[in-house]
Amino acid sequence: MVHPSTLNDVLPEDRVFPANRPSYVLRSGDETLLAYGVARELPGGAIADLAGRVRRHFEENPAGPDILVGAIPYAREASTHLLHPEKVLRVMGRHEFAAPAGHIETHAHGMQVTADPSPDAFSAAVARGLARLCEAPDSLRKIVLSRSLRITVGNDIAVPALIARLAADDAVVTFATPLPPRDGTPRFLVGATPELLVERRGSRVFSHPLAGSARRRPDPAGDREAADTLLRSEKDRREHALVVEQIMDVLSPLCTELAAPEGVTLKATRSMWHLGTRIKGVLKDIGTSSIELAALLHPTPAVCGMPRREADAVIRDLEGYDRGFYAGAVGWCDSSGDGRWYVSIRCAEIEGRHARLYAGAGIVPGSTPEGELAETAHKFSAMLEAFGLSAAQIGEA
Ligand SMILES: C=C(O[C@H]1C=CC=C(C(=O)O)[C@@H]1O)C(=O)O
Repeated sequence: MVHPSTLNDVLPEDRVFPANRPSYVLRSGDETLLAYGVARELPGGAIADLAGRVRRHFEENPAGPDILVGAIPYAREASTHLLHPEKVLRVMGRHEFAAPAGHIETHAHGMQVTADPSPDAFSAAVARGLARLCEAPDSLRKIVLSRSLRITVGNDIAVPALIARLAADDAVVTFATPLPPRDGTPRFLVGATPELLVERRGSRVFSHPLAGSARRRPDPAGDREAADTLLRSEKDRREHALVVEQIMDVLSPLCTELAAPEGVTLKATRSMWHLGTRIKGVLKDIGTSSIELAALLHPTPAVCGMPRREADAVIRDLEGYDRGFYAGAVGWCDSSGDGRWYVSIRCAEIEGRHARLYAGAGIVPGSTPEGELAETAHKFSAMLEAFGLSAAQIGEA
């Protein structure tokens, strides 16, 4: 039997991870992308003109790696954060990360956890959201509401340790990307997302939207039953169908072929089951870049709702905080227009000793405040485990 080598075994010595911390990591099933240093920051601005800024950047800066990496925030008007790295390594295939460097001090006296909003306030927001959905079912079909956990630990959080732990789940895409520093303190968005927003490879385009969730069970029979129940759930299928509808509507005028041949299937992470649909298409115009596609699709009803404008207004009213880079996108693009963008969920903003974790849930008629509260608690579990915490330990089970 061939054991998978660790990433450090296949990297040149001066590029070893995590001792020599890369600025950016994106590890998916088929490759790991590591970016080091910052040659240039792409000028900030809203997602609507990101494609133009990217095109100009590549025209004006032909030297260096042919790639920009970074993050797109949830709010379409907020500034994107993309970087042109000094060096890039693309390691093909599936590799483990070596044992995590650094530890995270989560022993009782060094640690604080605060739910923001509180579980009760989140449940009340879901109840208000449901009332809005029922008042105007024709003009509002779905909203996605989120909540956050603020965690402070005893020492500066070691991003490589988090990444190595998150990467233990092969079903997700592990990422760490720098965010604009706050008061001189570096910030990162770190997470393990199961959801592909859009990928462009030449003329081919792919998306794998997820919506509709159930938590995994420890016993195989119970786990299978949870999956089967999710697959049969009319409420979850409706919640899911709206995401697929929006993505197909956006992509179809741009494609000569567009299909979801497998229909709705199950996607499993270590902690969650999801309903997912793989969408594949062929672009009419090879000039349509991955950024243009992301800018048209974002935010999908997997993180916002339907219709987008109305759902977004309700989210801003009921959530009461700025989502920042949560529920945005993280990925890369190159000068040919190729790129891959994942939905930035199951993630945390990391700043020194502080982390802010986010989890959201889609709400449609038939959802319940208790159900959505429990679902968001389960969605926190992968990130919490990366911190060495269990949901039960912090009252989230
Ligand atoms: C918005 C999140 O998840 C989305 C992706 C998959 C399933 C979802 C759901 O069932 O609600 C959400 O739409 C999140 O994890 O914060």
